[in-house]
Amino acid sequence: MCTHRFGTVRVSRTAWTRSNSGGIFLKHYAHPLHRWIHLWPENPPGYREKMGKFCEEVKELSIEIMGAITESLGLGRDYLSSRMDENGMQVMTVNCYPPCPDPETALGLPPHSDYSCITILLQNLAGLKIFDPMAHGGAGSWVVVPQVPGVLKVHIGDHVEVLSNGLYKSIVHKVTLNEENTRISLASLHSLGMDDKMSVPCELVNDENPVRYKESSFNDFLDFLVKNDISQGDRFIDTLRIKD
Ligand SMILES: O=C(O)CCC(=O)C(=O)O
Ligand SMILES: [Fe+2]
Repeated sequence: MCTHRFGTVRVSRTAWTRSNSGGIFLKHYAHPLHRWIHLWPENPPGYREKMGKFCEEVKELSIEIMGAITESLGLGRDYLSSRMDENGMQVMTVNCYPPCPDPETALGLPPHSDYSCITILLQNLAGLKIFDPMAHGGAGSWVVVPQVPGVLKVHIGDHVEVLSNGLYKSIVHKVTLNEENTRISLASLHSLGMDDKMSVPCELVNDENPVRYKESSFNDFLDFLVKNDISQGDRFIDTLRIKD
């Protein structure tokens, strides 16, 4: 399912696509806006203007959040700013999950983590669940992300796990379906440019902390998608870990 989802990204096409679970999604590049906006849907009227404004504001927020993350790692606020701001990628996904009469039997999206540095998400209904690996004495459990109107959620993606040499962990999440109502979410994925490699900064490496991840780019992730099935639990980050 998800290979198909990202297939639309690879060919830079903008189209509604149906996933195996019956959900539909629209995925389009969003940064720099002037380069992509003419490829977005013309309908409903106002989509380009409203979504364009949302994308630009969310992009600015992503730069702030990434600055705070790199600062927390002792790398300074501007460590990635030019690579994220001017040359970074933003992929906007509009997910639409119609009601499901028997929500226990299907998922809107299977468990996965995002390849991005961070993903900023807006949802109209609860349905997102994140996996807490520390719960139940390390056995882990799924936690519902509550719906709070107007609140944006931020996911740590695989490339911040790499950037932090494992100090931050990318979050595994999935989407459940609602019995009565259509759920809509906007997921804005922020990463380095298509061929720009994320690697562990030398500042975070010493005798006790060797490099724990191989470098990779968004393009490497797309190649991974062609060869793997993320709906079956294959994770990009697992291919990047350097074994002890
Ligand atoms: O619909 C959601 O809440 C999550 C969407 C998501 O995980 C994704 O698009 O990668
Ligand atoms: Fe996701």
